[in-house]
Order: sequence, then C-alpha cells, then structure tokens
Amino acid sequence: MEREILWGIAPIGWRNDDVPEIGAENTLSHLLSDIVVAGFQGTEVGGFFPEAKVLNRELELRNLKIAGQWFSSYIIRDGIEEVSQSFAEHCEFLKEVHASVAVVSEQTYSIQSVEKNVFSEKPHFSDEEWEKLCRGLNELGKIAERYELKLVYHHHMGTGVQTEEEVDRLLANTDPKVVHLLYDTGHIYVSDGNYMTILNKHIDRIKHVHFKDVRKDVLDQCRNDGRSFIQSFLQGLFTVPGDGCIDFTKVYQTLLDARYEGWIVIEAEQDPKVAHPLEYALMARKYIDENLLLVSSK
Ligand SMILES: O=C1C[C@@H](O)[C@H](O)[C@@H](O)C1=O
Ligand SMILES: [Co+2]
Repeated sequence: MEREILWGIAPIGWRNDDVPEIGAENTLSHLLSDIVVAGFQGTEVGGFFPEAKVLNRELELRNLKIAGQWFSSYIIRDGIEEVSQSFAEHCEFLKEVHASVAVVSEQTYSIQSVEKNVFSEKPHFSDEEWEKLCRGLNELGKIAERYELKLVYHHHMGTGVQTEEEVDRLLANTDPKVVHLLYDTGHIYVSDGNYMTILNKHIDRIKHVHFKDVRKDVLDQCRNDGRSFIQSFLQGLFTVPGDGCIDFTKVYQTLLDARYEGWIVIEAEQDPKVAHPLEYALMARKYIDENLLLVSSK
C-alpha cells in the first residue's frame, strides 16, 4: 500500500469549541466549502457539527473526509467506568463518519477554559491520579480499537499532561498497542520552548499531528502579562504554519524520514473577525505546497 499523508484543516479557525460565540455566524456549509477552496482533504469534527447522516452527505458532496474529533475525558474526576460509556458513544459516532482517530485530552483540573494564568497555574497529578489516568486510557484505547479507531492523546497547555516530562510519563505507563500520541507543535513549543525533542523521542507512538504555529512576540507578551489560554489565543498567540516561529520543514522531514502515515491537520485558533479564516487557510496551503511538498519531492 502506498504510504500516505492526508492534509486537513480544523474548524477552529472558523469557530471555537472553547468559546462557542466565536465565529457562531460561520455555518457548516461555509466551513466545508472554504476547506475545499483552500485545497485540503478533510477536517476534524467541531462541536457544532450535525448528526452523522447529515454530515456524511455534506462531506460526500465536497469529497472531504473526517480525521477525528476531540474528547474531553474526566477519568480522574469521574472514574473509568463512567468515562468508558460516553467514550464508546463518541467512538460510535466517529465510526459512522469514517474517522481514523479519537483525540483524547484529560480535563480533570484543566484550566484551559478558565481565566487563570496558563503559564504558571497548570495542574499536576498525584502518583495515584497518574496511575488511574493511565489505566483508564488503556481501557479507552481498547474501546477505540473495537471501533477501528486509534486513540491519540493530546498534550495540552493548562492541563496535567502538558510538558515533555508529562508526555514521557504518560507514554511510559500506557499500552503502546492502544494508546498513541497526538503531536501538537504549538502546544509543546509554548510549554517547553522546544518542539523537536518529543517528536524525535516518540515518533513511533505519534499517530496524529496538529500543525500550529506560534507568534513569538505575542507569546512573550502573554507570558509576561500572565494571560489565560483563551486570552492568549484571542490576542493572536497561534497562527498557521509559516506565519510564526516554528520551523515546519524540520518537523515535516522528521515525519517523512519516519515514514509517518496519517493526518496532518492545520490547527490555528484565532479570532475569525481578526484573522479571516479562508485567507489563513490559503496562506497555510501555499506554505505547505511551496515549503514542504515541493522541497520534499525534489
Ligand atoms: O486540538 C485542539 C483542540 C482545541 O479545542 C484546543 O483548545 C486547541 O488548543 C487544540 O490544540
Ligand atoms: Co491541537
């Protein structure tokens, strides 16, 4: 089988699940048609997406695919059994829309959606909580497999699994057969100031990728001012590849060298009133074509 990388772009540039009022005027048809105009093969499911049958029809009309969808787990707060039930329903939906991954992020004690300093007030799990989380993720991973999906864990600013050290701990204590990693360039750069180390170290566990660029001057400002996660992205912390300080050529080459197969999803949350979503999607596409695809085919 030919090795394949699929390129997607997330709805988050048009509408934001963390702040649903942002971009609420952007409809599903608008989003999906913009994705076609910008030349991407698919997207992830946003909180405002309709039931599977309706969504599949809209996707088919545009020849688009679904990569996956975010799932906020509360394994530590609610227990493995309760989360397993809602995760199975989530996977059921993902299977119906022919997705390949279920994106999981543990949200117990998360400050990603509240007005706390995201640079200094992240939560830390106790040893018992780590044990419960990893055991729970192994269970969820098995559920995902039953639906022919891969569970990919999303390390995230403002959560208990944010830093390189925390990613190492999670991967060391979960089953590599069923728990995989979602590598998000923007989150690890903002957290640790480095994005190559976990990529090189955990390349074999990475089964889904988010390409998010970072505006360094905005990052310094937000850190200095002690901004929350939401305030930071509304101020323009994130942008599309090529518009910030991350060198995606190095990242992409590493993925190619490792014969990575799967999705690379552009994910740049910004205020759509400030950063026109289609304009930024086209910028991302141009950067990919000129700096990643052209160069790697030479
Ligand atoms: O994958 C993601 C999903 C969003 O809801 C999240 O806040 C964002 O930062 C992200 O990386
Ligand atoms: Co992400």
